[in-house]
Parts: sequence; structure tokens; C-alpha cells
Amino acid sequence: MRKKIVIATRESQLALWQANNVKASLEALYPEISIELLGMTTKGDQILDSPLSKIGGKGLFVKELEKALLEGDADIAVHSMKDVPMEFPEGLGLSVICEREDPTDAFVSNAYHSIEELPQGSVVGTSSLRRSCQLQMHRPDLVIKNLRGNVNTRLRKLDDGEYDAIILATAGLVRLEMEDRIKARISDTFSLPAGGQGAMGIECRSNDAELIKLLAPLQHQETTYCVVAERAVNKRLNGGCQAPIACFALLEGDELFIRGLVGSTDGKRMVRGEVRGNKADAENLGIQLAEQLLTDGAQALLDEVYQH
Ligand SMILES: NCc1[nH]cc(CCC(=O)O)c1CC(=O)O
Repeated sequence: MRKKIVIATRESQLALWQANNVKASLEALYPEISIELLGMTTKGDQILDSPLSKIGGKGLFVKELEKALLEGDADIAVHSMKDVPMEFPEGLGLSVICEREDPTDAFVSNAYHSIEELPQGSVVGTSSLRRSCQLQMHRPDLVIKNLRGNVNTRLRKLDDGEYDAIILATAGLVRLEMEDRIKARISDTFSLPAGGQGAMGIECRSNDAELIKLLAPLQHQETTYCVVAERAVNKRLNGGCQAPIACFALLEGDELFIRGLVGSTDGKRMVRGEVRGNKADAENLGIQLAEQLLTDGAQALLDEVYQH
């Protein structure tokens, strides 16, 4: 029987919250096992002056953590599912997906209560192509300004007056007990979330059967159906951070309802789609939605993005 589980984690406040959340769950389940954190810095944490879409390369926030797993310095890595690439390195895999927090995007501002209230030409901070595309589709007058850094850095930049408002994931603010900064949770019909947003996942070595068994109780089945479908959409679209892509699944009884969109970076064009089907077909439904989007014009939009 193992005595210790080491969790590799980034050192942002949100990553530490998530790692500590998993640590607490494991400690409650297995009081005889000692759970330790191994903090590390990733490329995504270091390069803060350019938007993720320009840095390129998938898995900016996870590669260093995966190295620690492969070299045996750590046993598990806790990730925001939104940041986890579709493919895992040989020998590693996702063992569980945990219960999802509110998946919406949050409107954060010191002066305004909603996007609708923003005066013409207001400056909104986000580096997410998905968020800016949908924002500009509804409000072409808004000026989008890049905003990177961890949650606290982003909030400080807002408070410093660089932006009239910023958009962040609701989940991050809720987890860090900064819900009071949220002026409005943006409806999914206005801003469709990113695949995996609000859900945490745990990665470990695929051959560590004992550990995989220990982690199983942390799995949240409803969230897993949804996130599996969303990841299938992303995988089939083969989109990295360079294209505005959103997809979001809801479980209604046994029926999975998945919506997706691919846009142009300026928000002037957008292809939307949705599919419904049995949750047991989650992955296939995701693929089906992606293919529908591609046929309806997403392929052309993605080709444009990746030519530049
Ligand atoms: N891209 C960074 C990132 N990855 C996960 C979250 C938020 C928490 C989550 O979605 O689980 C964030 C910050 C944000 O989008 O505001």
C-alpha cells in the first residue's frame, strides 16, 4: 500500500487552490496516505507579455508538470480541463474529471454592471479570441485590449484603470472567493464557454493502476459526459488557441445537448451548430457537431487563421 502521493502543480493562486482541493479530497478518503504538493512554473506562466494565441504551442501550462510525472518526481497533476491538450504524452493519461464549477464567463468592472451598460467604445480586457470574437459580434463598437497574467494580475490591471471592464472565467473567481468582483455572469447564449471551462481533471501515469483506483471516487460522471463531448469537438476541429472556438455541453436527463461555434478573429463571421443525443455517445456526438461546423463554413474560417 502506498504511503505518499505527490501532486505537481503550477503556483498561481488558482492552480494551488485546485491542487489543494484535490489534496483535501484525497486526505479525507485516505487518512493513512500523506499528500504533498510539488510547485512548478510553466512556460505559460513565464511568458506574460504576449497573448496565448501568439505564443503558440499546445499545452503551455502542462508540459513541465507532465515531465515531473514521467520522471517520477510527482504522481498526479491537477489541471483546468480548458488548458489540457487533446493528446497526452506516451505513458500519461487523464484518470478523472471532477465536478464542474459554474462554466460561464464573468463580466468584471468597477464602473458598469453589464456588457449592455458599457458606453460606446469602452475598452474591454481579454486575450481570449473566443471571448473577444463573441463580444465583438454583439458589440462591434467595443475596443478589445490584451490582458494576460493570473487572476490577481488581471484584476489589478482593471483596478489600475487600464480597462473599463474585463472578462474572466466565473469558476476561477468563485474558487478564489472573489465572487464579489463579478458584476454579471454572462449567459451562454451571449458568450459560449470554452470546452472544459470550469472543470478540473487529474492526469497520472497510465500504468499506475493502484493510483488510478484511489482517484476513482473523485470522478464526477455528469461532468465527464459533458467534457468528453466538448473535447471531442475541439479534437475534431483540431483547433489550438489561435482560433476562436467555443463548445459547451449540457446534460438534460440522459440527453446531451452540445453547442459549438467557430468564428473569425474580428467577430464579423461565425458558424454555430448544435447536436443532441444520448450521453452514452458523448464522444461521437462531439465529433458529429465538429463535422457539422466544418461543413457549414468552419473549415474555411480555420484555414484562414492557420494560413497567417
Ligand atoms: N486560460 C487560463 C485559465 N484556465 C482556467 C481558467 C479558469 C478556471 C476554469 O475554467 O476552470 C483560466 C482563467 C480564465 O479563463 O479566466
